[in-house]
Amino acid sequence: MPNSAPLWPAPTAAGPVDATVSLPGSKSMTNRALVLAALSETPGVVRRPLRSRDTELMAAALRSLGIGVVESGADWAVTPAPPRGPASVDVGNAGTVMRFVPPLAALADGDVSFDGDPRARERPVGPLLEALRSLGADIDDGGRGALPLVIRGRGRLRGGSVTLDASGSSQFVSALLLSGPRFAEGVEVRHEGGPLPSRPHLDMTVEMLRAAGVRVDTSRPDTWRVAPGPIKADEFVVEPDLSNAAPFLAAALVTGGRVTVRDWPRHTTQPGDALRDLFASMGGEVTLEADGLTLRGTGRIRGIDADLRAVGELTPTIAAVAALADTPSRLTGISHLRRHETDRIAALVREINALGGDAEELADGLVIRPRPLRGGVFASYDDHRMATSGAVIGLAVPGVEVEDIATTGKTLPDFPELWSRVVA
Ligand SMILES: O=C(O)C1=C[C@@H](OP(=O)(O)O)[C@@H](O)[C@H](O)C1
Ligand SMILES: C=C(OP(=O)(O)O)C(=O)O
Repeated sequence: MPNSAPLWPAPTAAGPVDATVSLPGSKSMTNRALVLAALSETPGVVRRPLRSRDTELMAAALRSLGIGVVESGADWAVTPAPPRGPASVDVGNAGTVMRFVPPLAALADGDVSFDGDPRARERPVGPLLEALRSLGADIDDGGRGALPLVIRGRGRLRGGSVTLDASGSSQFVSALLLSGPRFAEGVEVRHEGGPLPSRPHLDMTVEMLRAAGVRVDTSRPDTWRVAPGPIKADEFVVEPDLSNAAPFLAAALVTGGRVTVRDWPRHTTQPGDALRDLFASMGGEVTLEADGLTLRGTGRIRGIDADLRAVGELTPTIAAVAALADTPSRLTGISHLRRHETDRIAALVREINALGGDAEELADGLVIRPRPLRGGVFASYDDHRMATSGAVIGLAVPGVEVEDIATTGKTLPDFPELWSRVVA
C-alpha cells in the first residue's frame, strides 16, 4: 500500500534488550471509565487515563454532549450533565467511540451526528443500531447500517430486552451495557449468532459497571442483564495497557533479552494478560513479581497454534513474533479482525511476505511458516498495531522501514521514543 507517509527506520537490536518500562493506561478502560463517569450521579475522576487519539476523541465526544471533561494534573475530572444535542461526534477510527457513544447519544435531548475517518464508515455498527432502534431509539443512517448517521435523541430511552449478533464485534454488547443503567427499563442483551469475540472485554465492561454500583446479571450464557438505576463512578484507576505491552515483551523474546513491564495487575480483565501464556509457549520465560511482569528470551522463538478469538487485538504482535520463529504458526478464530482498523489478516500476510516471509491467509486467520526475512518497507495501513508489529520484526531484521509510525498515536502516542529507549 504505497503512499506518501514518511518511513521510520525501525531500530535493529545491537544485542539482547534489557529494560524496564512503565506503560500508559489502557484504552479500553479509559474509554469505559469516561462513559460511566459521564452518566454518573456524582462528579468523578479518571486516574492515570490514557491520553491518546482514541481517548481524546472520547473526551471530545462527551464534551460536545455537554459533559465536563477537564484535565486535572495527570487525571481527567468528569462533571456529568444530562447529555444534549445538537452535537456532532468525530469517532476517528476508534471502535470504542463509534460503538459506546451512540447509546449515550440516544439519551440526549437533541440530534447527535456521527462520522469519522474513511475506514470508520467501513467498520460494522449495524447490529448495534438495530438493537438501539428496538430499544426505542430514532436513528437516521440512510439505510446504510453504517456511519455517517444521526441519533435523534429525545432525552430518554425505554430500553428493555434485545437480541443481536455480536460476532462482528463485542463492542456492540459493551456499548448497550455501559449506558443500560440509564435506560428507563435497563437493558437485557442476548447474543445470538456466530461465536462472540473478545470475551475479556465483556468481562471488563461488567466488572467496571459493578464497580460503579450497577447490578449486572450474567447467570445465563451469552446474556447480560443490567438493572436500571444510578451509576456511581466517583473514581476509576486505569491499569497500564497490557495490549500495548505486547511489542515490548516481544522485544525481549525476539532478542533473547529481558523486559519488565511495571505495575502489571495481579487481577485484570484485560486480554493482554494472556500474553503471559502465549509468549511462554513461544519460548519466553515469564515471571510476575512485585516489580512487574518480566519476560526473558531464551534465544529460541517457537511458532504457536492458537485460537485468538478472545484476544484478537494481540494478533498483530503474535504474528510478528511468529514470522521470526523457527517452527510454523497457525492463528485462528479471528475473522472479525478483517474489519478492525484495517483487514489485519490480509495486511499481516502481505507485509510479512513483502519482507520475504511465508504467510498465508485462512478464512478465519493466518498461517506463518519459518523463512528468513529481509529488510524493506512495512506498510502500516493506518493501524497502530501493524506499525508496532513492523517495529518488532525490525529488531531482528536489518533495514525494515515502517510506514507512518505516527499512527501508533491511536493508543500509544510516545511509541517511537519509548521504543528507542527500550531497545537502545
Ligand atoms: O471493548 C473494547 O475496548 C475492545 C474490544 C475489542 O473489539 P472487537 O470485539 O470488535 O474485536 C478489541 O479488539 C478492541 O481493541 C477494544
Ligand atoms: C481493534 C482495536 O481498536 P478499536 O477500539 O478501534 O476497535 C485495537 O485497538 O486493536
